[in-house]
Amino acid sequence: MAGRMIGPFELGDRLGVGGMGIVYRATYTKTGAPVAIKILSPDLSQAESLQKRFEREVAILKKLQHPHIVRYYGGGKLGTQRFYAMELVTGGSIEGYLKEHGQLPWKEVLDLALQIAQALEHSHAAGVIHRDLKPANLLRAKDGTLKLTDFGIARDTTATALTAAGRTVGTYSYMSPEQIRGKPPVDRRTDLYALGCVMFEMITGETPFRGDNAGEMLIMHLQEDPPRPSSLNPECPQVVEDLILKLLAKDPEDRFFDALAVQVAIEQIQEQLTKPVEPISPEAAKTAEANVPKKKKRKKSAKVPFYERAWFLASILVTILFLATIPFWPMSEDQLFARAEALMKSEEPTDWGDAYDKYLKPLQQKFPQGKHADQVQQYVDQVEMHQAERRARATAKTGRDPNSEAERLFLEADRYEKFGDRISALEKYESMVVLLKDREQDRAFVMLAKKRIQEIEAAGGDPVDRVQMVDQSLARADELVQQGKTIEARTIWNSIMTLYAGNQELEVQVRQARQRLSEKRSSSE
Ligand SMILES: Nc1ncnc2c1ncn2[C@@H]1O[C@H](COP(=O)(O)OP(=O)(O)OP(=O)(O)O)[C@@H](O)[C@H]1O
Repeated sequence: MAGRMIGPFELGDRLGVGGMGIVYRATYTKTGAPVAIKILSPDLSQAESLQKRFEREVAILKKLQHPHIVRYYGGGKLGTQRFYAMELVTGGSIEGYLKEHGQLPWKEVLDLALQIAQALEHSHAAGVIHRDLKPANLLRAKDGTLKLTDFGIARDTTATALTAAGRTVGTYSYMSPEQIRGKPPVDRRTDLYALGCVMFEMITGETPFRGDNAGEMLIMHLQEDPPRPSSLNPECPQVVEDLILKLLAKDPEDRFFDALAVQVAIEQIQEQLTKPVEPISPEAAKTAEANVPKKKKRKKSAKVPFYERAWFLASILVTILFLATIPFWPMSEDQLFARAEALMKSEEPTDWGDAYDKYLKPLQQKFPQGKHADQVQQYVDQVEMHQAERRARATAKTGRDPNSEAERLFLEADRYEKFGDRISALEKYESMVVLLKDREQDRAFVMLAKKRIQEIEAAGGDPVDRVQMVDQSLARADELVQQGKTIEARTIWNSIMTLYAGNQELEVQVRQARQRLSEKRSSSE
C-alpha cells in the first residue's frame, strides 16, 4: 500500500488493524502534514451495518474537538472505499505501554485519568457516550499527552453487551454492570465505570476482574466486589484507591455525578498528596512530650484488680462494636441533612460536590416531602448552578463550541456584562429565562440567569445608555493607544465588533472600531 494515493493523501506504513478497517500513516500531499488514515476494509465495505458504523464514527468525531480526543481532519469515499483522516498519534497506546512495563506510577495514573476525564466531559456534553473506553483506545502523543480514540460504538445505544463487545474479548474487562444487563440505560456514568477499570489496570497491572471466560467475567462485573488496588500494589495511596472503587460502584448512582466531578476529585487528591509534610522541629517534639500528662505513666503501673480491668475492657469492646455498626444503619433525614449542611458551609466547592452526591441527592430520593426538602432543593440548585457556570467558563477559556444552546446564551450575556454593557446583559439574561424556563435540562442556566439579573439590579446606579457606554469605551481605547497599551485597546475594538455587529443603533461605533483596528494592524505591519 505504501506510496499509493487515496484522495489527497499518500499512504505510508500500516499502523494497525482494527475491527472495521486498517489504519495507515499518511501524508497530506498539499502541505506535507503527517496524518493517520483509517480505511474501511474493502471486504467489509459491502456490509451496510459496517458502513453505517463507519459513518457514525465519522459523524461523532466531527462533533468532538478537544485536546484529548483524536482530531478528525476529513474523509470521503473513493469508489467503494471509505476512509477518513485524523490526527497522527505516535507515542503508542496505554495497552502497549502496560504490556511492556506492567504498570504505571500512581502519580502518572492520576495525570492520565485527569486527561481522560476531560475528554469524557467534552464528549458527554456533546451527547456522546464512548462505551468502549479501554487502554487500547488511549493513545499517547510524543510529548506524552493522552488522546482518546475509537468512537466506533459510541452512542450505539441499541447494542447489547454481546454486540458491543463482540469484537474483542478484552472489552469485557471494562464493561459496566448496566451495559451487561441493559438496565438502567447506559449513560455518562458507564464511561466512568470503564475509567475505573482502566485506572485499576494502570495502577496494578491487572484488570479488576479476571475470569476464565467471558461469561465468568461478566458475572463478576455484576456481582463481585473488585479487589482493593492496594492489595495488588501496596504503593497505591488510600485516597486513590477510594476514587477507583467509587468509579467501580455497581450502581451508577453510587459513582461520581459526572466526569467533571471526577476531575475535581483527582485535582483535590493531587493537591493533597503532593503537599510537603511539615517537618516537626525538635522544640515542638520536646514540648509535645512535656505536655503528656505524667499521671498516665503512673496509672499504667498501678495495680488494678483483674476483674475490674476485664469489665472495663469488655465494656470498651462493646462500645467499639456498637459504634462500628453505626455506619451501616440507614441514616435518618436529620442525619443526612446535618452532614449535607456541614459540607455546604465549606468554602470548597469540592465539598459541595460530595454533599450533592452523598447526601443531597439521596435526601431528595428518600425524603422528597421531608421537613428539610426546601433547603435541600436550595443546596441542590446552588451546586448545579456552580457546576454549570464552571463548565461554561471552561468552554469560554478553551474557545470550544458551547455544550448547549443554554450555555451559548449564558456566555453571550456574560460577555456583555463583562464588557460593561449592563443593559444588553440584562436583556440577554431575561430572554434566556423566557426561552428556557420550561426546559428541565436547562434549569441550572435559568437559575444562573435569574441570579445575574438580581445582582445587576441590586448593584443599582443609573444604567448607562448603550450608545453612551460604547462611545466611552471607544474613547477609552484611544486613551490606551496613547499610553502605548495597544493590546488592551484592540480588545475593546474587537469586543465592540463582535458584540454589536448588525446592531443598527451602534452602526457608527462598530464601523469606527473596525477602522481603528485596521489602522493599527496596518501601522504595526
Ligand atoms: N490516530 C492514530 N494515530 C496512530 N495510530 C492509530 C491512530 N488510530 C488508530 N491507530 C492504531 O491503529 C490500530 C487500529 O485502530 P482502530 O481504531 O481501527 O481499531 P481498534 O481500536 O484496535 O479496534 P476496534 O475498532 O475493533 O475497537 C490501533 O491499534 C492503533 O494503535
